[in-house]
Amino acid sequence: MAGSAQVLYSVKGVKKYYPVKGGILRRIKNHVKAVDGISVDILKGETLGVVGESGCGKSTLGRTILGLEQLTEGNLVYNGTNISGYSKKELKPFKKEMQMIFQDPYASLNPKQTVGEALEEVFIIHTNLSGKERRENAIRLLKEVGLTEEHFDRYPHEFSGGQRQRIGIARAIAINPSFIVCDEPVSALDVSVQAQVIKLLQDLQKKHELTYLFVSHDLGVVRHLCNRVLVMYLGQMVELAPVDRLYENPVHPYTEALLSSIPRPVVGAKRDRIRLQGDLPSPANPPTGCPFHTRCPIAKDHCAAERPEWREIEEGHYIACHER
Ligand SMILES: Nc1ncnc2c1ncn2[C@@H]1O[C@H](COP(=O)(O)OP(=O)(O)OP(=O)(O)O)[C@@H](O)[C@H]1O
Repeated sequence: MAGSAQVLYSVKGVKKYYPVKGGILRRIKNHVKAVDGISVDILKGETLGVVGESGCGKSTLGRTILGLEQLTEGNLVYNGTNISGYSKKELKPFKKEMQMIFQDPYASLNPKQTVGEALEEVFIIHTNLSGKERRENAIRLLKEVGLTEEHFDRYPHEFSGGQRQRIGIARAIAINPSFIVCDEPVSALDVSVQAQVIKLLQDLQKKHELTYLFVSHDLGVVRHLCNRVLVMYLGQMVELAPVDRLYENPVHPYTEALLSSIPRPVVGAKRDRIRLQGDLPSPANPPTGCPFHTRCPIAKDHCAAERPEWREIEEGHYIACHER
């Protein structure tokens, strides 16, 4: 991570609720609280991991802070500018700064467009480059992500999964962004290919001083790649800490359970697997108080009544838990 801990993107009390409609009149009956009050400062040059069970709101958080979803509540302050409530036009220069790498690059590539055309399209939208310059830049990008000029005229179906993800990465870095949300970028790839793509992401981060928000359910990859990790449960933050500290000393009972599922071949570091009781509650009807209390092995009566405050227990290590 780049030396000083300057804040690039400040996410303040962000909520994203989706309406649930029902009845003959399709009236709004309820809301899915996909993201329910997230506040975190994303530091320049870091990789901030976001982990949690499926459906806890990781992807929605990523999309919301990229401005791809409208905020329900909260503020987004990018490099000192509060961009929440900005119009599409006002957001344009900021959108250039922020890009996304998807789990399935195939879904975001047009099957009828050659890879060269797909890359040139980004320059057409965001720059005034001439056709020749666009082609040159597209070829430079292909090389930068480990492909070659010969790939320029090929179609997405002619590539392997790993190569397609390289194309997705080339598109994401084309116009020199500062901040990239990587949404499960290697989950669909074979393990050997995963390692290559992760190495590419790391090299590009160094070269271009990129800041990543890395959404993943793969706790091994997160440990390897991230500087800090945010643990989410039902749209809320339960723990945030530097990566080694979180993995070696998880404090929130949910983080403990989540991390206990990783095989630990480390001598003397035995940690029994903690099996959570009960199902994950619906984000449309989250429990009162602490969202985790219905499955928490150490919950007390007050955990059902009051939402625990977010507090720092050691420098840079935060939790929301009444009992720890
Ligand atoms: N467009 C939408 N409309 C309604 N509900 C949505 C929408 N997008 C997401 N949700 C709901 O919001 C919640 C959070 O979803 P999200 O995809 O952000 O979770 P996630 O942690 O990224 O899950 P996964 O790991 O499975 O991708 C889920 O209950 C999901 O069904």
